[in-house]
Amino acid sequence: MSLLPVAEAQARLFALAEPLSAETVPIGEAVGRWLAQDLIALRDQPWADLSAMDGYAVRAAEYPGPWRVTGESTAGGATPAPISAGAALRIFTGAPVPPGADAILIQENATRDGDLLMASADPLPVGRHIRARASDFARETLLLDSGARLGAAQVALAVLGGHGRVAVHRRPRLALLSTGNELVPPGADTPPGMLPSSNAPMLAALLADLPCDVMDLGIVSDDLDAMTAAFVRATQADIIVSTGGASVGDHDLVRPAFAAAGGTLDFWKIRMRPGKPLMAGTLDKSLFLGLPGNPVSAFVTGALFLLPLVRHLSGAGRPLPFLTDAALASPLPATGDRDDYLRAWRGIDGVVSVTSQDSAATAAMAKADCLILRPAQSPPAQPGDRVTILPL
Ligand SMILES: Nc1nc2c(c(=O)[nH]1)N[C@H]1C(S)=C(S)[C@@H](COP(=O)(O)OP(=O)(O)OC[C@H]3O[C@@H](n4cnc5c(N)ncnc54)[C@H](O)[C@@H]3O)O[C@H]1N2
Ligand code: MOO
Repeated sequence: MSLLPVAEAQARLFALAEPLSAETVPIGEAVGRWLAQDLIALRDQPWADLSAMDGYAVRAAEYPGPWRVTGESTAGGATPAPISAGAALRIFTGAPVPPGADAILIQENATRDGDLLMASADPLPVGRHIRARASDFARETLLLDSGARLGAAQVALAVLGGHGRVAVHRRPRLALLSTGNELVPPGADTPPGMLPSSNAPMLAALLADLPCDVMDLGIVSDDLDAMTAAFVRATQADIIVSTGGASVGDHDLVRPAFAAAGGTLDFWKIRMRPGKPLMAGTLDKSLFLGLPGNPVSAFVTGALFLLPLVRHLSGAGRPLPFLTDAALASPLPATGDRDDYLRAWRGIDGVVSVTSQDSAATAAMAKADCLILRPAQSPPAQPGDRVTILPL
Protein backbone atom coordinates (compact mmCIF):
# COMPACT_ATOMS: atom_id res chain seq x y z
CA MET A 1 0.00 0.00 0.00
CA SER A 2 1.45 3.38 -0.94
CA LEU A 3 1.24 6.28 1.50
CA LEU A 4 -1.98 8.28 1.26
CA PRO A 5 -1.75 12.11 1.26
CA VAL A 6 -3.30 13.66 4.36
CA ALA A 7 -6.02 15.63 2.54
CA GLU A 8 -7.08 12.55 0.61
CA ALA A 9 -7.23 10.49 3.79
CA GLN A 10 -9.35 13.16 5.50
CA ALA A 11 -11.76 13.21 2.55
CA ARG A 12 -12.03 9.41 2.57
CA LEU A 13 -12.65 9.44 6.30
CA PHE A 14 -15.51 11.93 5.94
CA ALA A 15 -16.94 9.88 3.06
CA LEU A 16 -17.31 6.88 5.37
CA ALA A 17 -20.29 8.39 7.23
CA GLU A 18 -22.89 11.14 7.05
CA PRO A 19 -23.32 13.58 9.94
CA LEU A 20 -25.37 12.08 12.79
CA SER A 21 -29.13 12.61 12.98
CA ALA A 22 -30.62 15.91 14.12
CA GLU A 23 -32.43 16.56 17.37
CA THR A 24 -34.19 19.67 18.66
CA VAL A 25 -32.91 20.67 22.08
CA PRO A 26 -33.15 23.66 24.44
CA ILE A 27 -30.62 26.30 23.43
CA GLY A 28 -28.51 25.66 26.55
CA GLU A 29 -27.96 22.06 25.47
CA ALA A 30 -26.94 23.15 21.98
CA VAL A 31 -23.88 25.13 23.09
CA GLY A 32 -20.78 24.11 21.13
CA ARG A 33 -22.83 22.01 18.68
CA TRP A 34 -23.55 22.57 14.99
CA LEU A 35 -26.90 23.60 13.54
CA ALA A 36 -28.73 20.95 11.54
CA GLN A 37 -30.94 23.60 9.88
CA ASP A 38 -30.68 27.19 8.75
CA LEU A 39 -31.84 29.46 11.56
CA ILE A 40 -34.33 32.11 10.44
CA ALA A 41 -35.29 35.15 12.52
CA LEU A 42 -38.77 34.89 14.00
CA ARG A 43 -38.82 38.56 14.99
CA ASP A 44 -37.39 42.00 14.17
CA GLN A 45 -34.45 43.10 16.31
CA PRO A 46 -34.91 45.74 17.59
CA TRP A 47 -38.68 45.25 17.53
CA ALA A 48 -39.20 49.06 17.15
CA ASP A 49 -37.09 52.22 16.90
CA LEU A 50 -35.45 52.21 20.35
CA SER A 51 -33.44 54.72 22.31
CA ALA A 52 -29.78 53.80 22.79
CA MET A 53 -29.38 56.23 25.70
CA ASP A 54 -31.13 57.69 28.73
CA GLY A 55 -32.43 61.17 27.88
CA TYR A 56 -35.24 62.80 25.90
CA ALA A 57 -36.91 61.97 22.60
CA VAL A 58 -37.27 65.15 20.53
CA ARG A 59 -37.49 66.47 16.99
CA ALA A 60 -33.94 67.29 15.90
CA ALA A 61 -35.15 70.27 13.84
CA GLU A 62 -36.34 71.91 17.07
CA TYR A 63 -32.83 71.89 18.56
CA PRO A 64 -31.89 73.47 21.01
CA GLY A 65 -35.43 73.69 22.37
CA PRO A 66 -37.07 74.67 24.52
CA TRP A 67 -39.36 71.63 24.67
CA ARG A 68 -42.12 70.69 27.05
CA VAL A 69 -41.72 67.20 28.59
CA THR A 70 -45.10 65.49 28.18
CA GLY A 71 -44.47 61.98 29.50
CA GLU A 72 -42.00 59.10 29.42
CA SER A 73 -41.13 55.92 27.56
CA THR A 74 -39.52 52.96 29.34
CA ALA A 75 -38.23 49.57 28.17
CA GLY A 76 -41.08 47.10 28.65
CA GLY A 77 -43.58 49.95 29.13
CA ALA A 78 -46.55 50.93 26.99
CA THR A 79 -45.92 52.01 23.39
CA PRO A 80 -45.74 55.81 23.53
CA ALA A 81 -48.19 58.05 21.70
CA PRO A 82 -46.84 60.37 18.97
CA ILE A 83 -45.30 63.63 20.18
CA SER A 84 -46.46 66.95 18.83
CA ALA A 85 -44.43 70.01 17.86
CA GLY A 86 -42.46 71.45 20.79
CA ALA A 87 -42.96 68.34 22.91
CA ALA A 88 -40.29 65.96 24.29
CA LEU A 89 -40.60 62.60 25.99
CA ARG A 90 -38.41 61.42 28.85
CA ILE A 91 -36.90 58.16 27.53
CA PHE A 92 -34.62 55.41 28.79
CA THR A 93 -32.18 53.03 27.11
CA GLY A 94 -34.04 50.30 25.23
CA ALA A 95 -37.38 52.16 25.29
CA PRO A 96 -39.39 52.76 22.10
CA VAL A 97 -39.04 56.16 20.46
CA PRO A 98 -42.43 57.86 20.03
CA PRO A 99 -43.63 58.55 16.49
CA GLY A 100 -42.74 62.12 15.60
CA ALA A 101 -39.43 62.11 17.49
CA ASP A 102 -36.26 61.58 15.44
CA ALA A 103 -33.37 62.05 17.90
CA ILE A 104 -32.44 61.42 21.51
CA LEU A 105 -30.98 64.26 23.55
CA ILE A 106 -28.88 62.53 26.23
CA GLN A 107 -29.60 63.77 29.71
CA GLU A 108 -25.99 64.92 30.23
CA ASN A 109 -26.59 67.46 27.42
CA ALA A 110 -29.94 68.67 28.74
CA THR A 111 -31.05 71.15 31.35
CA ARG A 112 -34.48 70.74 32.79
CA ASP A 113 -36.62 73.02 34.84
CA GLY A 114 -39.90 71.35 35.72
CA ASP A 115 -41.46 70.37 32.38
CA LEU A 116 -39.19 72.75 30.48
CA LEU A 117 -36.24 71.19 28.62
CA MET A 118 -33.26 72.85 26.86
CA ALA A 119 -30.27 71.37 25.05
CA SER A 120 -26.96 72.46 26.55
CA ALA A 121 -24.32 71.04 24.19
CA ASP A 122 -23.44 69.78 20.69
CA PRO A 123 -25.87 69.88 17.77
CA LEU A 124 -28.36 67.03 17.46
CA PRO A 125 -28.42 65.25 14.08
CA VAL A 126 -31.50 63.33 12.96
CA GLY A 127 -31.33 59.73 14.14
CA ARG A 128 -28.90 60.48 16.99
CA HIS A 129 -28.91 57.62 19.55
CA ILE A 130 -31.80 55.81 17.87
CA ARG A 131 -31.52 52.13 16.95
CA ALA A 132 -33.86 51.71 14.04
CA ARG A 133 -36.37 48.89 14.01
CA ALA A 134 -34.82 45.71 12.48
CA SER A 135 -31.43 47.42 12.11
CA ASP A 136 -29.76 44.40 13.78
CA PHE A 137 -31.83 41.90 11.80
CA ALA A 138 -35.31 41.67 10.32
CA ARG A 139 -37.85 38.87 10.75
CA GLU A 140 -37.31 36.11 8.12
CA THR A 141 -33.59 36.97 7.82
CA LEU A 142 -31.18 34.03 7.69
CA LEU A 143 -29.35 34.34 11.02
CA LEU A 144 -27.10 31.28 10.92
CA ASP A 145 -26.43 28.66 8.28
CA SER A 146 -26.92 24.97 8.81
CA GLY A 147 -23.47 23.72 9.83
CA ALA A 148 -22.67 26.83 11.92
CA ARG A 149 -21.34 26.23 15.41
CA LEU A 150 -23.25 27.65 18.37
CA GLY A 151 -20.74 29.59 20.43
CA ALA A 152 -21.65 32.33 22.85
CA ALA A 153 -22.32 34.98 20.19
CA GLN A 154 -24.45 32.60 18.11
CA VAL A 155 -26.48 31.65 21.20
CA ALA A 156 -27.26 35.35 21.77
CA LEU A 157 -28.29 35.73 18.13
CA ALA A 158 -30.50 32.62 18.16
CA VAL A 159 -32.26 33.65 21.36
CA LEU A 160 -32.85 37.22 20.17
CA GLY A 161 -34.09 35.73 16.91
CA GLY A 162 -36.85 34.14 18.96
CA HIS A 163 -35.51 30.60 19.31
CA GLY A 164 -35.64 28.75 22.63
CA ARG A 165 -34.87 25.40 21.01
CA VAL A 166 -32.73 24.62 17.98
CA ALA A 167 -32.05 21.65 15.73
CA VAL A 168 -28.50 20.35 16.13
CA HIS A 169 -26.76 17.09 15.33
CA ARG A 170 -26.59 14.37 17.96
CA ARG A 171 -23.44 14.27 20.10
CA PRO A 172 -21.08 11.54 18.84
CA ARG A 173 -20.20 8.76 21.28
CA LEU A 174 -16.58 7.66 21.25
CA ALA A 175 -14.94 4.53 22.60
CA LEU A 176 -11.20 4.60 23.30
CA LEU A 177 -9.10 1.42 23.31
CA SER A 178 -5.46 1.52 24.41
CA THR A 179 -3.60 -1.49 23.12
CA GLY A 180 -0.32 -2.81 24.47
CA ASN A 181 0.92 -5.40 26.99
CA GLU A 182 3.26 -2.81 28.44
CA LEU A 183 0.54 -0.41 29.57
CA VAL A 184 -0.76 0.22 33.08
CA PRO A 185 -3.47 2.72 34.08
CA PRO A 186 -2.45 6.29 34.94
CA GLY A 187 -0.87 6.52 38.38
CA ALA A 188 -0.35 2.74 38.77
CA ASP A 189 3.05 1.23 39.67
CA THR A 190 5.34 0.79 36.69
CA PRO A 191 7.58 -2.25 37.21
CA PRO A 192 10.37 -2.62 34.64
CA GLY A 193 8.90 -3.04 31.16
CA MET A 194 5.65 -1.25 31.97
CA LEU A 195 4.61 2.33 31.30
CA PRO A 196 1.61 4.50 32.14
CA SER A 197 -0.97 4.60 29.39
CA SER A 198 -1.24 8.26 28.41
CA ASN A 199 -3.00 8.08 25.07
CA ALA A 200 -6.60 7.74 26.24
CA PRO A 201 -6.39 10.59 28.78
CA MET A 202 -4.58 12.68 26.17
CA LEU A 203 -7.27 12.03 23.54
CA ALA A 204 -10.03 12.71 26.06
CA ALA A 205 -8.32 16.03 26.79
CA LEU A 206 -8.04 16.79 23.08
CA LEU A 207 -11.78 16.10 22.73
CA ALA A 208 -12.77 18.08 25.80
CA ASP A 209 -13.72 21.18 23.80
CA LEU A 210 -16.01 19.25 21.47
CA PRO A 211 -19.57 18.18 22.17
CA CYS A 212 -19.13 14.41 22.37
CA ASP A 213 -19.30 11.63 24.95
CA VAL A 214 -16.08 9.72 25.52
CA MET A 215 -15.99 6.20 26.99
CA ASP A 216 -12.55 4.95 27.94
CA LEU A 217 -12.74 1.17 27.46
CA GLY A 218 -9.33 0.77 29.04
CA ILE A 219 -6.20 -1.17 28.21
CA VAL A 220 -6.38 -4.16 25.87
CA SER A 221 -3.54 -6.65 25.78
CA ASP A 222 -1.78 -7.64 22.56
CA ASP A 223 -3.93 -10.73 22.18
CA LEU A 224 -6.04 -11.34 19.10
CA ASP A 225 -9.10 -12.68 20.95
CA ALA A 226 -9.03 -10.00 23.64
CA MET A 227 -8.64 -7.26 21.06
CA THR A 228 -11.37 -8.68 18.82
CA ALA A 229 -13.75 -8.83 21.78
CA ALA A 230 -12.84 -5.24 22.67
CA PHE A 231 -13.71 -4.09 19.15
CA VAL A 232 -17.08 -5.85 19.32
CA ARG A 233 -17.79 -4.18 22.70
CA ALA A 234 -16.84 -0.83 21.26
CA THR A 235 -19.51 -0.94 18.54
CA GLN A 236 -21.88 0.80 20.98
CA ALA A 237 -19.97 3.97 19.99
CA ASP A 238 -20.23 6.07 16.84
CA ILE A 239 -16.44 6.32 16.67
CA ILE A 240 -14.04 3.64 17.86
CA VAL A 241 -10.50 4.89 18.44
CA SER A 242 -7.62 2.57 19.17
CA THR A 243 -4.05 3.55 19.86
CA GLY A 244 -0.99 1.36 19.35
CA GLY A 245 -0.57 -1.87 17.47
CA ALA A 246 -1.01 -0.07 14.17
CA SER A 247 2.38 -0.77 12.65
CA VAL A 248 3.95 -3.84 11.12
CA GLY A 249 5.45 -5.66 14.12
CA ASP A 250 4.47 -9.19 15.14
CA HIS A 251 2.48 -7.80 18.08
CA ASP A 252 0.71 -5.11 16.08
CA LEU A 253 -2.64 -6.86 16.08
CA VAL A 254 -5.08 -4.04 15.55
CA ARG A 255 -5.67 -4.76 11.87
CA PRO A 256 -6.25 -8.53 12.27
CA ALA A 257 -8.41 -8.01 15.36
CA PHE A 258 -10.47 -5.34 13.61
CA ALA A 259 -10.99 -7.71 10.66
CA ALA A 260 -11.88 -10.61 12.98
CA ALA A 261 -14.51 -8.42 14.63
CA GLY A 262 -16.06 -7.89 11.19
CA GLY A 263 -14.52 -4.53 10.37
CA THR A 264 -13.64 -3.26 6.89
CA LEU A 265 -10.53 -1.16 6.57
CA ASP A 266 -10.73 1.78 4.16
CA PHE A 267 -7.14 3.00 4.38
CA TRP A 268 -3.89 2.44 6.23
CA LYS A 269 -0.62 4.41 6.15
CA ILE A 270 -0.56 8.13 5.58
CA ARG A 271 2.13 10.30 3.98
CA MET A 272 2.81 12.18 7.20
CA ARG A 273 5.39 12.36 9.95
CA PRO A 274 4.47 11.52 12.64
CA GLY A 275 1.41 9.37 12.13
CA LYS A 276 2.25 7.10 9.22
CA PRO A 277 0.52 3.93 10.50
CA LEU A 278 -2.88 5.62 10.90
CA MET A 279 -5.81 3.52 9.63
CA ALA A 280 -9.56 3.97 9.27
CA GLY A 281 -12.56 1.86 8.43
CA THR A 282 -16.06 0.85 9.46
CA LEU A 283 -17.37 -1.81 11.83
CA ASP A 284 -21.15 -2.29 11.98
CA LYS A 285 -22.49 1.26 12.27
CA SER A 286 -19.29 2.55 13.87
CA LEU A 287 -16.41 4.41 12.31
CA PHE A 288 -12.96 3.25 13.27
CA LEU A 289 -9.76 5.24 13.58
CA GLY A 290 -6.62 3.33 14.49
CA LEU A 291 -4.01 5.77 15.74
CA PRO A 292 -0.32 4.96 16.19
CA GLY A 293 0.79 4.19 19.73
CA ASN A 294 3.58 6.73 20.05
CA PRO A 295 2.11 9.55 22.16
CA VAL A 296 3.22 12.29 19.78
CA SER A 297 1.91 10.39 16.76
CA ALA A 298 -1.41 9.81 18.52
CA PHE A 299 -1.58 13.52 19.41
CA VAL A 300 -0.89 14.74 15.87
CA THR A 301 -3.23 12.24 14.20
CA GLY A 302 -5.81 13.08 16.88
CA ALA A 303 -5.63 16.75 15.88
CA LEU A 304 -5.68 16.02 12.14
CA PHE A 305 -8.15 13.15 11.93
CA LEU A 306 -10.03 12.49 15.15
CA LEU A 307 -11.13 16.05 15.91
CA PRO A 308 -12.17 16.66 12.28
CA LEU A 309 -14.10 13.37 12.27
CA VAL A 310 -16.00 14.35 15.43
CA ARG A 311 -16.78 17.72 13.86
CA HIS A 312 -17.88 16.05 10.61
CA LEU A 313 -20.26 13.67 12.42
CA SER A 314 -21.55 16.62 14.43
CA GLY A 315 -22.51 18.41 11.21
CA ALA A 316 -19.75 21.03 11.16
CA GLY A 317 -19.73 23.08 7.97
CA ARG A 318 -15.93 23.29 8.18
CA PRO A 319 -14.63 20.21 10.01
CA LEU A 320 -10.95 20.56 9.08
CA PRO A 321 -8.46 22.33 11.36
CA PHE A 322 -8.00 26.07 10.97
CA LEU A 323 -4.69 26.83 9.24
CA THR A 324 -2.84 30.11 9.10
CA ASP A 325 0.73 31.18 8.44
CA ALA A 326 3.61 32.62 10.42
CA ALA A 327 7.22 33.65 9.94
CA LEU A 328 9.91 31.22 11.03
CA ALA A 329 12.22 32.37 13.81
CA SER A 330 14.74 29.57 13.30
CA PRO A 331 15.81 27.47 10.31
CA LEU A 332 14.24 24.14 9.38
CA PRO A 333 15.88 21.25 7.54
CA ALA A 334 14.57 19.88 4.25
CA THR A 335 11.71 17.40 4.59
CA GLY A 336 11.77 13.81 3.37
CA ASP A 337 9.17 11.73 1.59
CA ARG A 338 6.35 12.49 4.07
CA ASP A 339 4.67 15.78 5.06
CA ASP A 340 6.10 16.97 8.37
CA TYR A 341 3.86 18.14 11.20
CA LEU A 342 6.44 19.78 13.43
CA ARG A 343 5.59 20.67 17.00
CA ALA A 344 6.41 24.33 17.49
CA TRP A 345 5.73 27.40 19.59
CA ARG A 346 5.01 30.99 18.64
CA GLY A 347 7.45 33.54 20.05
CA ILE A 348 7.79 37.27 19.55
CA ASP A 349 10.19 36.76 16.60
CA GLY A 350 8.16 34.03 14.93
CA VAL A 351 7.58 30.33 15.16
CA VAL A 352 10.21 27.96 16.58
CA SER A 353 10.18 24.19 16.28
CA VAL A 354 10.62 22.36 19.60
CA THR A 355 13.95 20.72 20.33
CA SER A 356 12.95 17.13 19.63
CA GLN A 357 10.68 16.02 16.82
CA ASP A 358 10.82 12.38 17.93
CA SER A 359 7.45 10.63 17.99
CA ALA A 360 7.96 9.70 21.62
CA ALA A 361 9.19 13.13 22.83
CA THR A 362 6.32 14.20 25.05
CA ALA A 363 8.26 16.80 27.05
CA ALA A 364 9.08 18.66 23.84
CA MET A 365 5.49 18.23 22.59
CA ALA A 366 4.17 19.82 25.78
CA LYS A 367 6.02 23.04 24.89
CA ALA A 368 4.22 23.34 21.54
CA ASP A 369 1.28 25.61 20.83
CA CYS A 370 1.10 24.93 17.10
CA LEU A 371 2.15 22.53 14.38
CA ILE A 372 4.23 23.67 11.41
CA LEU A 373 3.04 21.97 8.22
CA ARG A 374 5.80 21.26 5.74
CA PRO A 375 5.01 19.32 2.57
CA ALA A 376 7.13 16.35 1.61
CA GLN A 377 10.31 17.24 -0.34
CA SER A 378 10.40 20.84 0.92
CA PRO A 379 13.85 22.49 0.74
CA PRO A 380 15.45 23.84 3.93
CA ALA A 381 13.69 26.94 5.31
CA GLN A 382 15.31 30.06 6.77
CA PRO A 383 14.32 32.52 9.49
CA GLY A 384 11.76 34.94 8.06
CA ASP A 385 10.30 32.38 5.63
CA ARG A 386 6.56 32.03 5.98
CA VAL A 387 5.23 28.61 6.89
CA THR A 388 1.74 27.17 7.30
CA ILE A 389 0.80 26.53 10.91
CA LEU A 390 -2.03 24.77 12.68
CA PRO A 391 -2.67 26.46 16.04
CA LEU A 392 -3.26 23.92 18.81
N1 LIG B 1 9.54 -1.76 10.82
C1 LIG B 1 8.78 -0.71 11.07
N2 LIG B 1 8.58 -0.33 12.32
C2 LIG B 1 7.81 0.73 12.59
C3 LIG B 1 7.25 1.45 11.54
C4 LIG B 1 7.44 1.02 10.21
O1 LIG B 1 6.95 1.61 9.24
N3 LIG B 1 8.21 -0.08 10.03
N4 LIG B 1 6.53 2.57 11.84
C5 LIG B 1 6.93 3.27 13.01
C6 LIG B 1 6.04 4.35 13.27
S1 LIG B 1 6.11 5.64 12.19
C7 LIG B 1 5.24 4.41 14.36
S2 LIG B 1 4.32 5.84 14.68
C8 LIG B 1 5.14 3.31 15.30
C9 LIG B 1 3.68 3.05 15.62
O2 LIG B 1 3.55 1.84 16.13
P1 LIG B 1 2.23 1.21 16.71
O3 LIG B 1 1.05 2.00 16.35
O4 LIG B 1 2.23 -0.19 16.32
O5 LIG B 1 2.41 1.43 18.26
P2 LIG B 1 3.08 0.47 19.35
O6 LIG B 1 4.16 -0.29 18.73
O7 LIG B 1 1.98 -0.24 20.01
O8 LIG B 1 3.63 1.58 20.30
C10 LIG B 1 4.58 2.50 19.91
C11 LIG B 1 5.16 3.17 21.13
O9 LIG B 1 4.17 3.88 21.81
C12 LIG B 1 4.02 3.44 23.16
N5 LIG B 1 2.59 3.44 23.49
C13 LIG B 1 1.65 2.68 22.94
N6 LIG B 1 0.46 2.93 23.49
C14 LIG B 1 0.66 3.85 24.42
C15 LIG B 1 -0.20 4.50 25.35
N7 LIG B 1 -1.50 4.22 25.40
N8 LIG B 1 0.33 5.42 26.17
C16 LIG B 1 1.65 5.72 26.11
N9 LIG B 1 2.53 5.13 25.25
C17 LIG B 1 2.02 4.21 24.43
C18 LIG B 1 4.56 2.06 23.13
O10 LIG B 1 4.95 1.62 24.39
C19 LIG B 1 5.69 2.17 22.13
O11 LIG B 1 6.81 2.71 22.77
O12 LIG B 1 5.73 2.16 14.79
C20 LIG B 1 7.05 2.38 14.24
N10 LIG B 1 7.62 1.12 13.88
O1 MOO C 1 4.95 8.26 11.90
MO1 MOO C 1 5.55 7.63 13.30
O2 MOO C 1 4.15 8.36 13.72
O3 MOO C 1 6.85 8.75 12.80
O4 MOO C 1 6.34 7.99 14.70
